[in-house]
Amino acid sequence: MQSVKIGILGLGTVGSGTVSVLKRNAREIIRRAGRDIEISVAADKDLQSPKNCDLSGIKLTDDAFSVVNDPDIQIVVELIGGTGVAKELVSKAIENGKHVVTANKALIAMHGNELFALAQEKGVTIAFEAAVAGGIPIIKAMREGLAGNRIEWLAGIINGTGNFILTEMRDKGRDFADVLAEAQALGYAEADPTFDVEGIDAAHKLTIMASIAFGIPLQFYSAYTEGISKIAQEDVQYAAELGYRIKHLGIAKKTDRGVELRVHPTLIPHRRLIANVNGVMNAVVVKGDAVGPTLYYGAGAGSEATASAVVADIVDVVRALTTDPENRVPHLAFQPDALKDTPILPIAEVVTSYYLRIHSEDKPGVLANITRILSEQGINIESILQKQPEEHEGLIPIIMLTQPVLEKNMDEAIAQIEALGTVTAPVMRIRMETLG
Ligand SMILES: NC(=O)c1ccc[n+]([C@@H]2O[C@H](COP(=O)([O-])OP(=O)(O)OC[C@H]3O[C@@H](n4cnc5c(N)ncnc54)[C@H](O)[C@@H]3O)[C@@H](O)[C@H]2O)c1
Ligand SMILES: N[C@@H](CCO)C(=O)O
Ligand code: NA
Repeated sequence: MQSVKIGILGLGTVGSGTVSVLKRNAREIIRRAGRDIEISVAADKDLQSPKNCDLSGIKLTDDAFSVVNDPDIQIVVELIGGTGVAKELVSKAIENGKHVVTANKALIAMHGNELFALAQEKGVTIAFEAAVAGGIPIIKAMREGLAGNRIEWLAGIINGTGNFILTEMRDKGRDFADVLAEAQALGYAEADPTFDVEGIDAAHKLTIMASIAFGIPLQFYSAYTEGISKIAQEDVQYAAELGYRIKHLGIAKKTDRGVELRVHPTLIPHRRLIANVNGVMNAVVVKGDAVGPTLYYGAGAGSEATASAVVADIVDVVRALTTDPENRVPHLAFQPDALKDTPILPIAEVVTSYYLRIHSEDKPGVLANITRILSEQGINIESILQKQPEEHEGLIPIIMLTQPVLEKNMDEAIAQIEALGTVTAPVMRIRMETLG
């Protein structure tokens, strides 16, 4: 039995986990793949610092281009990250007729359309299960397991770092910066952690899932992206009093007017399973017309959890080595010539319910003014929570939940509320979803 030779680029958190899993589970993996998988070479630009895996028997180099140009290598595993050198390496590997496995969501979300076209032209595969929700096999589940459905919407907690921070803040009252530092030490965070806390990483993953769900090209720049950095401890508490949890969600929904593609903090009823997904765990709900709602749960980041998805992709590609390119599962689930360029709805055109927190001076008529403005914009109030003035230095926090409304009407209402002389701080708004 001839072995398949692979080259790994990047021996950081995911790269070292991949080496460890491939070595430890080699016997099981051969039984599944039908071929021995040999890590022939691994590249890292920093070979001086210690690596978290056993590298015996693997040729090492600091020149990743030597790997993508090596005629013996059949599969290149890109675990460097980013859209600079990683893009050059992946493009070169494809041009050289090599299959690629990557965990790089930024690369796929931003350059996937051109990379998949190039891969199709060269008859090779790009596998990217680890790019979305870490170890959860969500790409495979949607692309293959749900192929009989019209997918209506999906919503997910798809950034482990962000969910870890929100959970620690809520459960232990810990400080944002302190928890972020721990997530970095645990290897969960991106090289630039603002990608995690400002929702960019989640938007990369959502972009990829939306394409696979709806058969549309990757449109990262049309996604609405909002992070978790503005969520205050008091919002977490008020949400809980009203029976909700605040989670950072990526939401993609097909509507008659276009596709919604949005990442933002979201109030969800506390009884929903996804409201109870904590720490670094991720979860994605996918609603298909035939199957109904389905839920996928597991570790969204971390060394071996992510390696689990990388290794599964390697096994898939090894099996695909002997199939004709046209018989392989398409990169984005739909045949490339069947992708539809459905428009992404601007966030102003999205309809959702809202949580509003308004800090106001305690004067007569305040509530009447606020409700008048809301009603003029056609916004119905579902419930109101009014706290005692002494809790907030004479200011009353007014908490409201609204019925569904067009975002641009809410923008107008908030602008008018903030212009009231009695309202002393920007209005906090958090969108709500029932996910039912
Ligand atoms: N950490 C996670 O939990 C996780 C989960 C899913 C996906 N990812 C993705 O996996 C990829 C890798 O993430 P990571 O957390 O392992 O990062 P990391 O920073 O731990 O590892 C990256 C490695 O690449 C090496 N490197 C950088 N530039 C190089 C170059 N030009 N040539 C060779 N080596 C180079 C670095 O020295 C480092 O060892 C990223 O795309 C990331 O988004 C990470
Ligand atoms: N930084 C990412 C890694 C997994 O994609 C996260 O925290 O979810
Ligand atoms: Na995955």
